[in-house]
Amino acid sequence: DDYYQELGGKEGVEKIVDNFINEISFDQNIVKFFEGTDITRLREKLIEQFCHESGGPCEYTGDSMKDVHAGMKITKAEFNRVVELLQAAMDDAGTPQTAQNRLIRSLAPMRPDIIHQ
Ligand code: HEM
Repeated sequence: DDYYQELGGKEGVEKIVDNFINEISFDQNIVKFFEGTDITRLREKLIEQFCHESGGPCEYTGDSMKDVHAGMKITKAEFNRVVELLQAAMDDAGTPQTAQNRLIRSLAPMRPDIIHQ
């Protein structure tokens, strides 16, 4: 079921992604992965992805999760930490708990394409 409006629509998703990037930037263990990253592109692709996953009017135009995270050797602990940072970002954005759970649940199937690659 669609929950884009529960995330706060376009403005809500933008706020979540901005908070998420901010959380990442303050985490010593996670930010190092993003040293060579074009943050403007990352922001745009995350907004598209969260919008699309929640049933909003967006297409995801980024690369596959497998291609993007290939060679990073992301551990389970690092993956779990990034999920925590996303939860903190949604708390800060005032996202209702039900919508938070739904976004996390829709990203969970991507885990095998992201860790140990
Ligand atoms: C639920 C988990 C995750 C999701 C949904 C996700 C999603 C994404 C998306 C949509 C992009 C942009 C793709 C593009 O530019 O085409 C991206 C890039 C990136 N992700 Fe993730 N990601 C996740 C977990 C992680 C974790 C755990 C790490 C590292 C600890 C990580 C590190 C990166 C890095 C470094 C980039 C930028 C790659 C580059 O510079 O080209 N991601 N991710």
